[in-house]
Amino acid sequence: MTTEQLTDQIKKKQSFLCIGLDVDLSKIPQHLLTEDDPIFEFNKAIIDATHHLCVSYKPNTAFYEAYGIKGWQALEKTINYLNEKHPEIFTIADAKRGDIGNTSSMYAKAFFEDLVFDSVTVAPYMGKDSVEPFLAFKNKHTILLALTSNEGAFDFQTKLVDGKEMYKQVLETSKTWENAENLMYVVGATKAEYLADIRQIVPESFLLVPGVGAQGGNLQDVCKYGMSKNVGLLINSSRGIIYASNQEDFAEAAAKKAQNMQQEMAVILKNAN
Ligand SMILES: O=c1ccn([C@@H]2O[C@H](COP(=O)(O)O)[C@@H](O)[C@H]2O)c(=O)[nH]1
Repeated sequence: MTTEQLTDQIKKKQSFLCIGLDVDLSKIPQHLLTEDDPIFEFNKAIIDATHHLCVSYKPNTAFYEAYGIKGWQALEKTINYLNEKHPEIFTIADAKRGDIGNTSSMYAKAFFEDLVFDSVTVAPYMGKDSVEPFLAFKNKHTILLALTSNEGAFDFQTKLVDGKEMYKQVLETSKTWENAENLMYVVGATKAEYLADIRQIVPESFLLVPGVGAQGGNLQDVCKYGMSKNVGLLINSSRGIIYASNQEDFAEAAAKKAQNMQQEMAVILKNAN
């Protein structure tokens, strides 16, 4: 999917919501555990109930890898379901990969060719040759960790390197890499006060913003400082939506939460015009 197509979807749905599919078997409704593939059945019900309210889904691969081969199969079924039923949805494999070049090429094939995601999250720590193999894929997007939502972000990302914070070095340097137009960046909602500075460096890039809800980030603050001319934001919420209820009504409860966020986003978009 191109960024233009993603922007069109945002305008059409009046939503820049990304729902995180972080499935934890201890948190899903117990009646699903009797199904052959409870993870997929949970995701399918959530997708069926919420797809009209969001523009993106983000399974974090940790929640699938933790269940071994069955977890990986559930991830494959989920991405296939999304691509077949909702090709207009932007899909994100939150895998935080990145390694020496030939290994990164294999990660890129795994997430762009085998599983057919639109994008994958990548850690920038190993530098240009670890990221460029992902960027080489046309109409696929590499979402580079810039300033993450957790407290540990202050351990390295805000430290000065050659007189400049490391996250700024990541933004500035990555812009010079081959196929940099395929880059997006992760910025935590808990770091909203940094967004104005970030927009100076990457005025138009899409930012994936996790950390609203459960982690304490605020949608209004993120939009105030982080919205670009073309919106340029994907706001992620995982637990706050998918675990709204652990009873039979879980999908409707998730839809209600997603609808509340979509309605807030529609007002923000209206006021921005
Ligand atoms: O900086 C980051 C990068 C990734 N994440 C991931 O996003 C979701 C957030 O889940 P919530 O339940 O809405 O808190 C999860 O998959 C994280 O691993 C992040 O939170 N911060």
